[in-house]
Amino acid sequence: MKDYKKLAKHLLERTNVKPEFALILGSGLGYLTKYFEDSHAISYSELEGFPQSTVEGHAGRFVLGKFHGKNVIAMDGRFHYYEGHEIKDVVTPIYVFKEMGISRLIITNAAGGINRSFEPGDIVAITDIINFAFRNPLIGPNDERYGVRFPDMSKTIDFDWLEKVEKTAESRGIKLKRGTYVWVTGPSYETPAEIKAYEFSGADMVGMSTVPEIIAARHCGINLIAFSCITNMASGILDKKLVHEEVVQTAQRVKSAFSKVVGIALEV
Ligand SMILES: O=P(O)(O)O[C@H]1O[C@H](CO)[C@@H](O)[C@H]1O
Ligand SMILES: Nc1nc2[nH]cnc2c(=O)[nH]1
Repeated sequence: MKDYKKLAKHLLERTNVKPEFALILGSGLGYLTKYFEDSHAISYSELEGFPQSTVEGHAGRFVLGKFHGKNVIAMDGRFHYYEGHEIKDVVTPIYVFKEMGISRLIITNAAGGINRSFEPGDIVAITDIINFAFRNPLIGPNDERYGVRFPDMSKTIDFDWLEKVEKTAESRGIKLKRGTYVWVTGPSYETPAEIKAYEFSGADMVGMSTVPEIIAARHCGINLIAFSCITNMASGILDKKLVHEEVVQTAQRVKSAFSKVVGIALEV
C-alpha cells in the first residue's frame, strides 16, 4: 500500500497554500492555471514516488494558488493508463488529495462527442460513466484506510453541486449540456464501429481518462463534479481524421467559457 500521507506532507511542506479544492486539468486545459493568483508550481519529478506525465498538452506539475477566491491545487497534467502507468498509479493523486484534507474535486477532460446534438466546443457535465476499459483501480487488496471493498456507484457525481453550477452558469449566459462518459484505454482513437457500439450503449462522449479518478474519489469519499470539453466529434460521425493537435486546439478555443464554468464551480 502506498504512503499517500507522506506524499501529501511533501506537497504541503512546499507551499503556504492549504487547498480546499482539487482540480484535474485535461488535454489542452492546463492554461487555467495561468489565471491563478499567488501561484506556485511543483513538478511531479520533484516528488519521490510520484508518476510522471508523458502526453502533449499535460505539463506534469501541480499548481497551487487562488482562483475565484478559493485555495486550489490543480494537476496540470494527469496520468492515463495508456501511458503505461499501473492503474493504481493513475489514481495516486486522488488519495494524496484525500490526505491533504481536500473534500471537493473538479475533474475536466477533452472528449470526443458521440451524441449528435453535441458540437466541438461544447461543455458537457458528466452525469454518469461507462467503464469500457474494463480496468478498475480498486482491484487487489482493499485499502481499508480509505474506503469499503464494494463502493456504491449509483451516483458518480454530486448532483446538488452540479445543479448550482448549471443555474449560475445559465444566469451568466453559459448553457451546460449533460452526458454519459465512456472510458476506453486508447491510445488509438476509436473505429466508427466502436463508436456505434458505444452510442448504442448509451454513451454521449468518449475519452481515455476520468473514470479511474471518479472510482477512486467515490472510494475515498471525495465529492466531485466533472466536465468534458467536446474537442471533436467521435470517429465516423464526420468524414474526418482524428488528431490530438485538434483536441488541444479546440480545448484552448473554449478557454473563456471553460474557465468561467470552473470558476463558478468554486464559487457556488
Ligand atoms: O482525457 P484527457 O486527459 O483530457 O485527454 C484526452 O485527449 C487525449 C486524446 O486526444 C487522451 O488522453 C484523452 O483521454
Ligand atoms: N478516446 C477518445 N479520446 C478523446 N479525447 C478527445 N477526443 C477523443 C476521442 O474522440 N476519443
